[in-house]
Amino acid sequence: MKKIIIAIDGFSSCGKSTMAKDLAKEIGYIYIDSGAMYRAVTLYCLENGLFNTDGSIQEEALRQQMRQIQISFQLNPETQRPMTFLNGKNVEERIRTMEVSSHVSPVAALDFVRKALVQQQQEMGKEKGIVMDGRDIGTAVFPNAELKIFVTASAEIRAQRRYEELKAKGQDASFEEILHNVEERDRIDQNRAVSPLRKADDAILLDNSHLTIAEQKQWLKEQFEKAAHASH
Ligand SMILES: Nc1ncnc2c1ncn2[C@@H]1O[C@H](COP(=O)(O)OP(=O)(O)O)[C@@H](O)[C@H]1O
Ligand SMILES: Nc1ccn([C@@H]2O[C@H](COP(=O)(O)OP(=O)(O)O)[C@@H](O)[C@H]2O)c(=O)n1
Repeated sequence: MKKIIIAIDGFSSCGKSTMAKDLAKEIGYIYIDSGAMYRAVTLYCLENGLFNTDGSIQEEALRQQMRQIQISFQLNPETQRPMTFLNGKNVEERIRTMEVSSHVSPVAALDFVRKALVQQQQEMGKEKGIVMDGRDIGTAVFPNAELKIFVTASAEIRAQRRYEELKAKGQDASFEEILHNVEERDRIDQNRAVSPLRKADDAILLDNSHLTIAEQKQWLKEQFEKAAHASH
């Protein structure tokens, strides 16, 4: 069957990557977590002193250094889950910390950062057969994607999911801190000038507040089958 592009966008921590990863594995497509790329650039800024003490970004320095930032993905041979590499180093764990979460949205609002990453994302999707999740995949990266999904859930439910995830990894963050971060990122992501987070007109809306992981996986598989059939 002809391969298609699947774009999954939505609010933070609602389960986009969980469903995108599962579907890609099942149908033999490439999975790309575009958020990991913005997180990797943010980690680079943190490690290279590109944040001022007031939290603002040294934009000119970052602009100069963008070409030095190489991001790639490799499958973990044990878990078959993708791991993110920044300039050859595995940063998968470090990019998921609260420190990165609380700095990423202002970095992702910079036009030159988006331009560089969107170009790489489009290159990755040239052959189709890709599932990509993020904020602007259906609106800016792949506006012609054959299947677009926009996921949402209540902020409290999303924060609770992220809280449990971090707790299981042994990371110390309070529910209130996570809820604040989730709401703050949604606010910045929706209000930025370049490619703000919004549902594409032709995206299918999924509120998964009360769906289990297994139920949403099944729902997505059905959407894929319909879209793949329609594009045949
Ligand atoms: N339907 C669901 N019900 C409960 N927990 C979920 C559901 N979908 C995902 N999760 C969990 O919520 C957390 C956030 O999911 P993730 O896929 O990382 O979200 P996103 O990619 O949207 O930020 C993960 O720990 C994941 O296991
Ligand atoms: N396509 C994308 C993906 C992420 N992002 C930014 O990167 C941040 C982290 O994305 P993510 O998908 O890892 O976030 P979580 O929802 O997984 O916490 C988001 O809050 C956005 O600011 C973006 O601007 N565009």
